[in-house]
Amino acid sequence: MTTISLALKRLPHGDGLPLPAYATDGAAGMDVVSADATTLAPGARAAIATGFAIAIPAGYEVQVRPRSGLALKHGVTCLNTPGTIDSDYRGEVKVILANLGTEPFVIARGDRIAQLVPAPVQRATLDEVADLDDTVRGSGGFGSTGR
Ligand SMILES: O=c1ccn([C@H]2C[C@H](O)[C@@H](COP(=O)(O)OP(=O)(O)OP(=O)(O)O)O2)c(=O)[nH]1
Ligand SMILES: [Mg+2]
Repeated sequence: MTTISLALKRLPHGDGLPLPAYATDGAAGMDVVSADATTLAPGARAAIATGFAIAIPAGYEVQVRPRSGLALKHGVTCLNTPGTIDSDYRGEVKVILANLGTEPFVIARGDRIAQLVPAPVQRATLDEVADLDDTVRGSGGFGSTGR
C-alpha cells in the first residue's frame, strides 16, 4: 500500500463537517459526507455538495465510488461510478447520487454518501493502424462465450 498526500481546501459551506476519513484501518475508501440536506425522489439524481476542494498530485486521480450499504438498502448509487476527479480540478468535489429505489431518500448534512479512492493514472498514446492482430475472440463479445 502506498499513501499519497492530497491538499484539501474546506469551502465556507463545509464549515463544521467531518473531513473524508477511513472508517477502519483496512478501508480502501475515505467516506465522504454530504454538505447538503436534501431528498432524492425515486428516479431522481443530483450533484451533492461536499464542502471541499482538493488538489491531487500529478499522475493520480481520485475515484468517487458508491457505498454498498446505500446501494443495497436504498437503491442509492453514484450514477457515474466510479466518478473521476482529475488532478487539475480545483472546483468543489461533488457526488452525483441517483435514487434507483422506490422510496424517497432523505440526506442529512453530515451523512456519509460515497467514498473516495485515490488511484494512479495510466495514460496511453494511440498508434493508428490499418489492421489489428488476430485473436481467438475476434469481434465476439457481449455474452459471446455463453452464460
Ligand atoms: O463524481 C464526480 C465526477 C467529476 N467531478 C468533477 C471533478 C472532475 O475533474 C470534473 C470533470 O469530471 P468528468 O471529466 O467526469 O466530467 P465531464 O463531463 O467530462 O466534464 P469536463 O468536460 O469538465 O471534463 O468534475 C466531481 O466533482 N465528481
Ligand atoms: Mg472530462
